[in-house]
Amino acid sequence: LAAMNPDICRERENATFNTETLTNMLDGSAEKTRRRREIESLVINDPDFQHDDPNFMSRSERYDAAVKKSSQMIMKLRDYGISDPEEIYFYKRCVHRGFSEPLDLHLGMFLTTLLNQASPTQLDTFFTPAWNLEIVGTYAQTELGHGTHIRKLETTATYDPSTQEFVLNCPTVSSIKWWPGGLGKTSNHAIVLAQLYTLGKCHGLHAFIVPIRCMKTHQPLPGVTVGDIGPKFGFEEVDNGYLKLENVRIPRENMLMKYAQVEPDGSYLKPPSDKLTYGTMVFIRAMIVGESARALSKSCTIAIRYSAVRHQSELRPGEPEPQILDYQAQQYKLFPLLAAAYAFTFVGQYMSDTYHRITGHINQGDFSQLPELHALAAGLKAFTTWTANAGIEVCRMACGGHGYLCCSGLPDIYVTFTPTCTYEGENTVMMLQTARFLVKCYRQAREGQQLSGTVSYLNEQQRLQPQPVSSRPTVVNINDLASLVEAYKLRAAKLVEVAAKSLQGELQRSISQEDAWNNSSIELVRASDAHCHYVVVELFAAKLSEISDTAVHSVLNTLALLYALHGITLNSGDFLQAGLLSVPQLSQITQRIKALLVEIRPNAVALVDSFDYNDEMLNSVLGRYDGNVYESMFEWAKRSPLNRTEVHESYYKYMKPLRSKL
Ligand SMILES: CCCCCCCC/C=C\CCCCCCCCCCCCCCCC(=O)SCCNC(=O)CCNC(=O)[C@H](O)C(C)(C)COP(=O)(O)OP(=O)(O)OC[C@H]1O[C@@H](n2cnc3c(N)ncnc32)[C@H](O)[C@@H]1OP(=O)(O)O
Ligand SMILES: Cc1cc2nc3c(=O)[nH]c(=O)nc-3n(C[C@H](O)[C@H](O)[C@H](O)COP(=O)(O)OP(=O)(O)OC[C@H]3O[C@@H](n4cnc5c(N)ncnc54)[C@H](O)[C@@H]3O)c2cc1C
Repeated sequence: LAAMNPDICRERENATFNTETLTNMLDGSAEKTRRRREIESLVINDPDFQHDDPNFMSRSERYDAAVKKSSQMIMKLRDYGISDPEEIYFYKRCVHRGFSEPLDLHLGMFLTTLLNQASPTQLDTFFTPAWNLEIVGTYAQTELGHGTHIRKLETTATYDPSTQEFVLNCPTVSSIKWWPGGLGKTSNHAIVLAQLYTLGKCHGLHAFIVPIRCMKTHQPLPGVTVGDIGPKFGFEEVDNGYLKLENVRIPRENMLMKYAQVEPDGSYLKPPSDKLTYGTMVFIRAMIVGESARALSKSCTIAIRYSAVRHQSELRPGEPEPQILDYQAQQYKLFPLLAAAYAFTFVGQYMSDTYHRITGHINQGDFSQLPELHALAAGLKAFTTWTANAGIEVCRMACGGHGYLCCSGLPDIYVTFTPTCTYEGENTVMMLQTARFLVKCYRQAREGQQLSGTVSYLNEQQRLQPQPVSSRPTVVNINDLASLVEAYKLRAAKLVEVAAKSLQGELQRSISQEDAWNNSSIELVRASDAHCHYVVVELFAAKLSEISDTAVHSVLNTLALLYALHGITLNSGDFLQAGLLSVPQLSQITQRIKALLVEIRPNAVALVDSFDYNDEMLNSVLGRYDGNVYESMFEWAKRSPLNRTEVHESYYKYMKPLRSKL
């Protein structure tokens, strides 16, 4: 065993808090940490899950290996009796080392849609076979022509009362289903979102369970054209697919009928809310917030550990080259991202709790909080994925040239994560959904209605009107988190008002509601961004009040201050324009941020250690726990397929003959 790198040892010795205490807090409790580690070690010590390096495999080999692992995973989950969704998720993440995999859509969207939208009879019919993987399904909504504007999807499901069947068709090229994960080769069923026609009338989008491949031979069924859409930027393990349906008949019982129903005679019963069909998307958006935290915390772990062992350049003449983590500029790149990773971890937990709480109410027939849930999930999904996406790239570049190597782990994290900005609702579109809710709330508050939840600050519109700086004492105390939360709240209130007034101004020019909306999109997206930023800062601050360990409290308080102050510098125009800050305060903030970087520096490695990614999960030579970066990078390079022979065959085929001709 190689000795631990001395730099990284020293970092750990210098930490001011106990990493295990913080890990337990992040997991929820010591028992939860124990159980997560137990599940992870089941995978790590399982010879069936020892894998070849995917960087040295073709796409087909990667898909093959992923299907093999997924199949073994299902057997083993059964053997170990793991059925809690959160535990399945731990196990799955570990088996696939953070990569997306062919069964993601089955586990994440097919099963979830069944659970939330199937009637009790349909659950009896479909859930157990799906749970046992006889039915392998995907979620087929997006078409070549439309991903965002789903009301315009063109696939049709027309009810035929004479046979009590639906007839499914993709009537145009643009109506071909395109993108669903696991659709190309893996699935034998799809939940297809299609326009429902019955008795000559269209009732909009509904979900249908459509068998697409024979359960015995796995051949496509008659009327079904299905395949893989080809190589992508990442997602190599996933067979994102296309699907064209031509007069495919399914029984009436295959329309998901928990809410909307079609009677045998073709009469249609409306659902209590037509947005319930969109419920699975809300679930995944809520989950993605936690994924943002994971992708960013992994990237920070790699970049910060590497920065602790990497020495470069000269800080003071004649002295040894410093650890690159000692450069203020390096700290300024990485520590705000570390703070964001912590913030998003707490926001992810909140989003998951909120989703489960409100869906509990929905299941009891109370739909009143659905709009807020939708707005929160859409906005926070966009806000956190945008930050994490940009942050992963900052971490990669902070590792210099070695960050560009696949063995750094950072390219894989990036290509796997970046589509979260697009899928499950393109981010700008999601921000505009949140803005729609905010503007509505703003108007309600102005009409005197009392708002609750995350928008309750809009109740206080008069009090929240920011005053010119000269006419009142300074609003922000830059050393006080509560005061910073208040400033973010005021900024959000201001930007929601700016957006609402922009709309109002446009409407006064007698243009249509839709054009007014389009002409105000910039203000609307900024309002959502400010609202989400406020929610994140508020949740981070609220989390601190739950922490009893003083050492952990102190270090997280420093991170929360850094997160809030750094966000102000990035958006200083808003804070200045709203009269929430003075120009002299801006330079005080810069000084305060510098002091916070110094405070965080001795704890930086311990703070990433607390995320508790074991080396197998991190899969990064730069982020190794023992810091032995160069040795393992050299070993990895030697395994490159180009190095299998001392002289590559291309030399004999092209170079040598060329030489004799010249
Ligand atoms: C034994 C125990 C068993 C347990 C088993 C459990 C099963 C789980 C097991 C294990 C778990 C293991 C976990 C595995 C995890 C796997 C990982 C999963 C990875 C998933 C990877 C995902 C890949 C990506 C998939 C996709 O991308 S799917 C496609 C997504 N597509 C979109 O998101 C489309 C985006 N577009 C839209 O959402 C909408 O069209 C729009 C843009 C919102 C439309 O807006 P518009 O206003 O034009 O439309 P309208 O439809 O007219 O809306 C008007 C009003 O409705 C409101 N609205 C809109 N959307 C919603 C919504 N979703 N909810 C509520 N309300 C909504 C809107 O705000 C308007 O309101 P109004 O009041 O203002 O009128
Ligand atoms: C890796 C991956 C996996 C996927 N998996 C699935 C899956 O399993 N199942 C599935 O059904 N789909 C899946 N999708 C599809 C995905 O959900 C869509 O790509 C996504 O919803 C965005 O839609 P779009 O591609 O039509 O983008 P578009 O809507 O065409 O977006 C293009 C641009 O137009 C802008 N734009 C569009 N509408 C508006 C508007 N109203 N206002 C302002 N700007 C606008 C957007 O902001 C964006 O900049 C997947 C996609 C990817 C990349």
